[in-house]
Amino acid sequence: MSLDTRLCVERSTFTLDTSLAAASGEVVAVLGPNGAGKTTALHALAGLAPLSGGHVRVAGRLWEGEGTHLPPQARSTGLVAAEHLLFPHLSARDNVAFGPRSRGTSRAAARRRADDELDRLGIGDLADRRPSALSHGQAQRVALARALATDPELLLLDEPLSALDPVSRPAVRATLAHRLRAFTGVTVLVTHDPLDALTLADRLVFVEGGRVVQEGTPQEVVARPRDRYVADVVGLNLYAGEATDGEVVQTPAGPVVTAGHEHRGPSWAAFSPAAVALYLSRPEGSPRNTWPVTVAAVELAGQTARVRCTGDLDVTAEVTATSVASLRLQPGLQAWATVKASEVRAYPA
Ligand SMILES: Nc1ncnc2c1ncn2[C@@H]1O[C@H](COP(=O)(O)OP(=O)(O)OP(=O)(O)O)[C@@H](O)[C@H]1O
Repeated sequence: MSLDTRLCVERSTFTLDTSLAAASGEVVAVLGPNGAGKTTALHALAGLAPLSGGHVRVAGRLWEGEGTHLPPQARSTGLVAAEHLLFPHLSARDNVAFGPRSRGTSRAAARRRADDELDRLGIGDLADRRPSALSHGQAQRVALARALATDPELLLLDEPLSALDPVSRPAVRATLAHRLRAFTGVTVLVTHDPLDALTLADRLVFVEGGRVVQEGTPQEVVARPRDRYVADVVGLNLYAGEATDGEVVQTPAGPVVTAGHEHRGPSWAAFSPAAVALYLSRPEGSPRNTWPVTVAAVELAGQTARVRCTGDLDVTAEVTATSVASLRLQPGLQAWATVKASEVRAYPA
């Protein structure tokens, strides 16, 4: 049930050219900024956006390319969008049974399958309810059950959790993770949420301007981001530069970033916001990575705060709420950011 595809789609002002591949049972998360082409890629897989080039091959069968174009209804896909789009006049059970029914399954068998799928998603007791009597999280589980009830070869999830409130979102995410582990088809998940991607996906594919800018396992991407957007998603400071003098990465803007190990040539240098310390005056016996910055924004989340600083080198720091109070961190404040060289990872670009 593998996926092998190159998706070329021409829009008036936008071109998508993205390859995606996955083995049976794998979940591929597609991430990228607004307008990157994520939904276009999903629509191309579903047959809703015709390809101008490339191909879609699923389980060894050509769905599109080389003169073939299977229409959406001839493709074995299940699609779940942010809004559930359930039939309002049907019960949860009949919504889910609709798929198998429309593929010729008998009414009784389709209903049994629906009950089974609703059970697996933890809402078997809600089978008789109509969508208007379901919470958003429950309705989204029904939408997932409906997509899965036809045993699709390709499950397409377009921001499936984005419309959920912060309380139901983790619960539905956990149910989805559990259900996907038993799903033998390929899942393509479009999401903006790094937590969705890191907890649900086997592979991450980052798209920008219609092209893949980085892909790999979550572990690979988190360890070595190679793009500013990717670094933002995984919460790291990232700089491109040239490692000229062993440990030193020279950035185009001027400042150097010193890493704890030797490396030469075009490089990335990355460090965690938690490794950054902020001071109001230049610290004594400064670490080699010490840069003057101006605080641009402070976002408090519980006991910690992310402090975005600008300067010749833009730096994001993660400090305790106590530090925010004691340093009186606020936009416009001049400060010094320091990072130990041993906290910086440098790797070839
Ligand atoms: N039917 C269309 N006709 C012309 N241009 C389109 C069409 N659909 C999308 N686009 C353009 O293609 C580009 C990619 O859009 P797409 O919806 O795939 O991005 P996305 O990555 O899903 O973005 P978002 O995260 O905002 O949903 C955008 O510039 C968009 O304006």
